[in-house]
Amino acid sequence: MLQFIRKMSNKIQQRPLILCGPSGSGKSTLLGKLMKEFPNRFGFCVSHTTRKPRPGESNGKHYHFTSREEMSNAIKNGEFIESAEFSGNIYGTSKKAVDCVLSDGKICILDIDVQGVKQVRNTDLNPWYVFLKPPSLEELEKRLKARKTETDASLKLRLDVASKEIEYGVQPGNFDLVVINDDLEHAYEQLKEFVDKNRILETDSALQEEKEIEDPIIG
Ligand SMILES: Nc1ncnc2c1ncn2[C@@H]1O[C@H](COP(=O)(O)OP(=O)(O)OP(=O)(O)O)[C@@H](O)[C@H]1O
Repeated sequence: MLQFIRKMSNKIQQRPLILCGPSGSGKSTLLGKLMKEFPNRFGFCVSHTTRKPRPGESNGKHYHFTSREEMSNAIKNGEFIESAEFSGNIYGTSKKAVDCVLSDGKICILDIDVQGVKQVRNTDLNPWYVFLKPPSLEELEKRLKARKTETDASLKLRLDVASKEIEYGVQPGNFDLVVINDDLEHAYEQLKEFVDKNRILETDSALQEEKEIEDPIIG
């Protein structure tokens, strides 16, 4: 009976987690750490984009890389919960990508920008909203330059947009949590504490116990 209850409670869909923040604020870095530590609990919702892959990015893992025509048609068909144009490219989260994580029984993690957050608010996704704030615009610029992914023009655009996004991000009521990504480990601890406090990880230990019951260690 206990096992049955545990199984049922694990099937209850938990609220997705949105990590929002300016480009370069460290979203991918923090989500990567969370997914690495809890690979069975969280599933990354893979967005679509019309931008070209950066070195090291693979299709279906970091993004679904697609064409402008294909993506525009899919958006028109209502296949996306949010989409936005940034720096000449379209980015968006498809309903299918969210369902893919949910059907796996995992907590869906979304990495989206402020425009996307505003659109998600009009859906029934009901996620937790976390905003990641860089310690300063100067530090953000340094990190983006060090990442070596931007041209002068795309760097400038990212920094221009960042100040507006931060203004929205820190406004009371817009996010459930604001994390300042100064020291990476400290920022990660704050994110984990939030996730824990809201019991997003509640079933993690139950899952582990269940696994032990189902797969008894025979000594
Ligand atoms: N606390 C930190 N201290 C120093 N460097 C950091 C910190 N957090 C992230 N970085 C570095 O800053 C750069 C930007 O981080 P990351 O790529 O995770 O940002 P992002 O928000 O996912 O950006 P984008 O939206 O453009 O994909 C990376 O090179 C990362 O290694």
